[in-house]
Amino acid sequence: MRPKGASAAAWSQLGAAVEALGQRRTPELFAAEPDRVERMSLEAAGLYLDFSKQRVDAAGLEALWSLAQSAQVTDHLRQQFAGDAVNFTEDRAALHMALRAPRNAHQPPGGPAIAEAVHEVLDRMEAFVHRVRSGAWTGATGEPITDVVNIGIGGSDLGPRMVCEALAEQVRGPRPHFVSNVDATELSRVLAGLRPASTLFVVTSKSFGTAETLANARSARAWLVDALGDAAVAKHFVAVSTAAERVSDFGIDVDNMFGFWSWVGGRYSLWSAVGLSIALSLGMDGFRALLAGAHAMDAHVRDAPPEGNAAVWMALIGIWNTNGLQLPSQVIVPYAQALARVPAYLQQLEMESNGKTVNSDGVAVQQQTVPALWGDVGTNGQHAFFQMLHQGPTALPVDFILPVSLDHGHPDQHRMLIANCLAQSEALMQGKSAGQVREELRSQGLSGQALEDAVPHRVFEGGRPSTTILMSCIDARSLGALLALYEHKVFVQSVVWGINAFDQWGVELGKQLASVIDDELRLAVPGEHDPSTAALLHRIVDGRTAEG
Ligand SMILES: O=P(O)(O)OC[C@H]1O[C@](O)(CO)[C@@H](O)[C@@H]1O
Repeated sequence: MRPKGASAAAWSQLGAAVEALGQRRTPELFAAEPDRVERMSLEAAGLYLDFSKQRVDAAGLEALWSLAQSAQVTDHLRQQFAGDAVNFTEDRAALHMALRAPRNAHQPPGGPAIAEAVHEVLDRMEAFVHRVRSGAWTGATGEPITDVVNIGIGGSDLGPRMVCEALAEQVRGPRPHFVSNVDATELSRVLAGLRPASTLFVVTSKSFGTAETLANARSARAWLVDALGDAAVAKHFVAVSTAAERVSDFGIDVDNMFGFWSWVGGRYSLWSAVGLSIALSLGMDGFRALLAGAHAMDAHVRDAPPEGNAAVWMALIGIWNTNGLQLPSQVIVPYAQALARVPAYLQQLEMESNGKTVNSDGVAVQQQTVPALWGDVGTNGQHAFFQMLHQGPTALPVDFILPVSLDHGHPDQHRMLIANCLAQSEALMQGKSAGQVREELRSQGLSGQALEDAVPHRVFEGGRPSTTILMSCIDARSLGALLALYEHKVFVQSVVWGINAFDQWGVELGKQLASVIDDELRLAVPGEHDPSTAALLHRIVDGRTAEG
């Protein structure tokens, strides 16, 4: 069953609810609804989610539940867990949940054969991880491996990179490094700190055909071969891929390849062998804890009714903001330095998944789909873009992600971090009226025209929406639950919009054109292009960046 999206009637109900809400701000909603926090917050897989600061009232929530019901969200979730081809343009299942289901799961997503294949690879990973971490696997000269370099891009990079950074304090094994950009500056910087004899490269690519990854892998191999000779490749290169033949063509023995499957989307793949660099650095127990956290969220999303389902809430609140209030972007602010890469990770997850305008019938969707998603850590963001969040022309919804305890030995600083996070969401919601500003200025001794001139600049409109997600701490389990929550949110939204969250045709055209231009640059012969591109190309080929 392809998602048909929510019905026209349900969208109209949403529109009517927005109209009825009018200019009412969230503080007024709190005043009218004494049980708002209880009704608009929930716990799931060790996380606490508070949606009560969103600018939506009871009628709005009713409209959202109708939207979910008319889009048959529950049925689509069931189908996804069953392994139906929810990726309908590529006729594939999207079964990342199978990657984190325990060995003897009662209802393994996609069925028992998939569960068996998944655990076979996990067992192979475990054996390899143990050999590397124990020193039984050595480099070509007999040295143990001290550094692991994951070479991959997009989903073959962002997830493992983000998790390794988030859990850096727990790394007890080889140090993890990541190279993704075709700009070789990144590779050069990483290699500058490493010794070939103790470095293991993990070339991670679902297709093993991604130009950037192959270019970096070739350069890394040249660096290694230069120091240790051709024969060393076998001990210093392993692959993670679904494309055994290409791996072998590259010169990596398929015995040193860890496989996964077409039903694992790139941006949903960190739970597969794509997480090998995580497992090597944290140990297999750490990796399995990540899987367990994600599985706990899967179980919640699978079993909870829509009104108590964290992913359905996240998805519908996002739809309220995007389609109801028509807010153009979604801001992600983790109050945790360790989670600095979460916004970038979610950019791929949300925007590559739902950045679509064509529905399952191949017809343009009537609604806006995914909003632009961006963000940075608190408190840094407060000194950069929060001015706009508080007083800019458009309210932008924020997801605040806050670990309640952090183990860095500076409790006072962590208390300040928490205080800032709560203060920001409170300030965005409450705002500050002209009357309050006047009173404040008067108490500071200002009066007359000077006071009146100052007032408008200091007013905060308020009513600006946010969700707060509390994690008890940053450990593998909580992180797994958090990431799985966003994955399910994305799927539920795609069902309501009636689009496919699991293909990414939009990345292809640029890849094709880059390959043509790359050939022209190599031959220094610009071809036919639009006037702008042609002029740029000629300047570059002629070495004329700017004259004078
Ligand atoms: O793992 P691969 O096949 O190298 O692909 C890397 C990335 O490229 C994309 O196909 C497009 O950006 C992503 O979906 C994917 O995560």
